[in-house]
Amino acid sequence: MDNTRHIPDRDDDIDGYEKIDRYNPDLIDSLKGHYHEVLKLIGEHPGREGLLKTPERMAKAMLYLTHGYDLNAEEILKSAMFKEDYSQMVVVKDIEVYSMCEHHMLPFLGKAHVAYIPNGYVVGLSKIPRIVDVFARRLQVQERLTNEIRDCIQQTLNPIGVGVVIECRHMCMSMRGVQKQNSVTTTSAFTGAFLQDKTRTEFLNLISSRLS
Ligand SMILES: Nc1nc2c(ncn2[C@@H]2O[C@H](COP(=O)(O)OP(=O)(O)OP(=O)(O)O)[C@@H](O)[C@H]2O)c(=O)[nH]1
Ligand SMILES: [Zn+2]
Repeated sequence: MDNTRHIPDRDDDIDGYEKIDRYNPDLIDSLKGHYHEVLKLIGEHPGREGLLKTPERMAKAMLYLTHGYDLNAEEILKSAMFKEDYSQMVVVKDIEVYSMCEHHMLPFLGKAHVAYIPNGYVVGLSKIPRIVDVFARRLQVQERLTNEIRDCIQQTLNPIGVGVVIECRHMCMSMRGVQKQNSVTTTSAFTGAFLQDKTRTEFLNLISSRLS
């Protein structure tokens, strides 16, 4: 079976990704074979007891960690859009992010804060963290992750504006490489009303405040 996955240019939408059957046993077997070789190549003994199931575990873990390729964020948002006469900012903050950098395939993790101002429709609140996961559970860079969340909400919900702030620690900067343990990367992306200082400041104040 052909397990190659076409990764499209960054501005292609999800339909540009070649669909794979993530739960196909042949795919897991094929990945298992590759991870078995990887274990040998890094100087391990894949035959020792503790590693016997490791190639299979790695295969399943990697397929899970990239399952965002299977999901369509637009469909998720559209499945729970409700007509509502509410025109103030809606903020969902402190959404856990678990992603993997596309350069080293090491995790980056932290929090996303997402806001929008409705324009006749609100979206089911749980759908916001769900679309964060759709884009995070792929190979990413933090900047693109931020923009993809913003663009999806803007294009699907057509709100007055969208704001996205993401704060993450990158394991490729702490476990290896430059080895800085405490650096946090912040990215942001805005549309519409959030391009104005007043709205953006309100959003930034709301995400920095804590519930007592
Ligand atoms: N802009 C951006 N860079 C990232 C992200 N995740 C990892 N990187 C960076 O990608 C870069 C890849 O740089 P290279 O010089 O090709 O790779 P490298 O030799 O492994 O670099 P070092 O990490 O500096 O050792 C590094 O600077 C990483 O810190 C991300 O989400 N956004
Ligand atoms: Zn990296």
